[in-house]
Amino acid sequence: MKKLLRRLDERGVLWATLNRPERRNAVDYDMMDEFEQLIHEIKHLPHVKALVITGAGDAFCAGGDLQQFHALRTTEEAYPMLQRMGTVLYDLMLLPVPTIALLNGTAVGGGCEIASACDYRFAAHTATVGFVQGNLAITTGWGGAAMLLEKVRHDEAMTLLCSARRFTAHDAKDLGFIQEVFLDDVMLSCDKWIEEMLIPRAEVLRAYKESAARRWEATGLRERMVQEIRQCAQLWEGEAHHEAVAAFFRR
Ligand SMILES: CC[C@H](C(=O)O)C(=O)SCCNC(=O)CCNC(=O)[C@H](O)C(C)(C)COP(=O)(O)OP(=O)(O)OC[C@H]1O[C@@H](n2cnc3c(N)ncnc32)[C@H](O)[C@@H]1OP(=O)(O)O
Repeated sequence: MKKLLRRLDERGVLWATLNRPERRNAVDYDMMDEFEQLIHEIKHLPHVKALVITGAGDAFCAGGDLQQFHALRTTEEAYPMLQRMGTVLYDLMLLPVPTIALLNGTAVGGGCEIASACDYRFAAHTATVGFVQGNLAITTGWGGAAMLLEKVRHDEAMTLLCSARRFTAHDAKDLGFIQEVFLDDVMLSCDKWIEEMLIPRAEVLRAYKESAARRWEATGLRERMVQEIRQCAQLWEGEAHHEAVAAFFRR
């Protein structure tokens, strides 16, 4: 079954839904495959004017699949997985269309990294967000800190990362991470926002996004993400990390 559902609407907006609700939409290797396919398709479909990523069920995304990735014990074993999803998120960040992370519910860990790769983050008022990796004795492992530092003020990024806390949607908006908090149905609210705010034709929107991409390419974002991923891979093999993950599954 598809783990990343997608629907292209009549305006050229592509709606992608993370579809592992029984695992709070945790990202596994299959979902990485589907993310890679989605990004490749959008790069080659000139009529796509925007991408919205949201989650099925109660959560947006619980980050990496702790069960599947718990088998990775050493730096050498963890690095390829981290680097693979880091490349997906770099390509998502530079995708030549406006991107929206529509946080229908909880976004934690790598889920916040996916959201950071998007141009906008909109949230249900009931959603919570948290860069909780610190509670697992690791840092962001998919380049999320480097991307976050491109999107919010330095002190706000440090609060989000170093607290390893979950924040309400309103608090995350005060921190500049969330741009819109929706009180009503998030899909309808997001659709209305797109109708009002993404009026220009696809080629105009793509041209503006390519300006942003050129800046990130020129300032070495990719290398900063690779260094961050290497750092996470080092921490990954520590006993503190493996014990924290084991404790999660004992809870
Ligand atoms: C790989 C590195 C990556 C990175 O940073 O680069 C990361 O993302 S590290 C992983 C960070 N993520 C977490 O630590 C989140 C762990 N999950 C939770 O804190 C909660 O599940 C939460 C807040 C997302 C949702 O809580 P809720 O009470 O609504 O649900 P449950 O906890 O009962 O979970 C339901 C069901 O889903 C399974 N689950 C949840 N998160 C994950 C996950 N990340 N990987 C695998 N499976 C996950 C959970 O075990 C439950 O399954 P069940 O069989 O029913 O026990």
